[in-house]
Amino acid sequence: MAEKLDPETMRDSSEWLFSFGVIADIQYADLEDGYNYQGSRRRYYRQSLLHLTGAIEEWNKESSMPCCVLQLGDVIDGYNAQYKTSEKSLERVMNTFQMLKVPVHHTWGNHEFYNFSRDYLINSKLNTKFLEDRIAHHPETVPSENYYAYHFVPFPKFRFILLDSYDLSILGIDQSSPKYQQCMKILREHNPNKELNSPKGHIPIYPEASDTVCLAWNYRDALAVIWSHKCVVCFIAGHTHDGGYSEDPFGVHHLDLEGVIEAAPDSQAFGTVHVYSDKMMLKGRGRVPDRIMNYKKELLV
Ligand SMILES: Nc1ccn([C@@H]2O[C@H](COP(=O)(O)O)[C@@H](O)[C@H]2O)c(=O)n1
Ligand SMILES: O=P(O)(O)OC[C@H](O)CO
Repeated sequence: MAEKLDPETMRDSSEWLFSFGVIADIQYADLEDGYNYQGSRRRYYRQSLLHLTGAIEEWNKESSMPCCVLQLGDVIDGYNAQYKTSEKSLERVMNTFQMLKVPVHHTWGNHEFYNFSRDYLINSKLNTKFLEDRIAHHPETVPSENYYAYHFVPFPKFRFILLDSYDLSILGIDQSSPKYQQCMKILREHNPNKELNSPKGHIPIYPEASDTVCLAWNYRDALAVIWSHKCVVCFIAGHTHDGGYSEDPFGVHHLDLEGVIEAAPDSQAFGTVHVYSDKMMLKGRGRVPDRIMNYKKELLV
């Protein structure tokens, strides 16, 4: 969106309710800058922690403090596993998040699984399930033991659902399990490469908003569930680094946030989503553009 949006003026025309922060693909490592596999995109491994610090400082001083921040996955880079610095790097990032004055909800991306086992993650500070709603659960909606997901209500009538993008994947799954075999079968059937060493595709689920290589394997199932519930207004993801956006035919907004790891030192990559009675407005910083995401008509009362 070319025009810069001002949350203060937006408040005059519709009722402002609350806001929340979003940030994706920090991919911190104590390393010199590098590139993606194609050599086409620069990655700022050390700078990413400074970008996170900058984002936190801005959220902390916003006139209306965000109710929480959503960290959309890939908090440290896979290179840490190679250099045996996974725990140290995670600690640095978590110490930085300590400066944030509001709760942060962590999702898990592919780089979490390059660095840690699922068991490790469950027992780490990246497990923020303790922030879930303390409401009585319907037995049929309680996730299975190995599924990291929960939901919470930061403001009346707005429920956020944090999903486990690696439910269907060979990442983070015990190689002796039937599920691993099932996922290997899917890979063999759909991946033309002989070597199955670079599994891709996690959080985004809508093809128009993302490079197809970045989509969750079960994106069709996810869309079917979302489309069968009229109340879903927005699906927020990371992973693509380049960002993406599309409104699907059911009026659901698919927002893939630009990654911190590819934000140059003189830029930034985070945002604050201002939630109104009739829309959500993303106020982006640096690489993240502003966006207005209107609710579908049937949700307006
Ligand atoms: N030029 C590169 C880029 C990455 N790697 C390693 O692969 C991991 C995953 O790469 P993504 O592009 O999917 O982020 C990355 O963390 C590095 O370990 C590499 O060797 N050379
Ligand atoms: O999350 P990464 O670093 O594995 O990369 C995802 C996409 O390939 C970036 O374009």
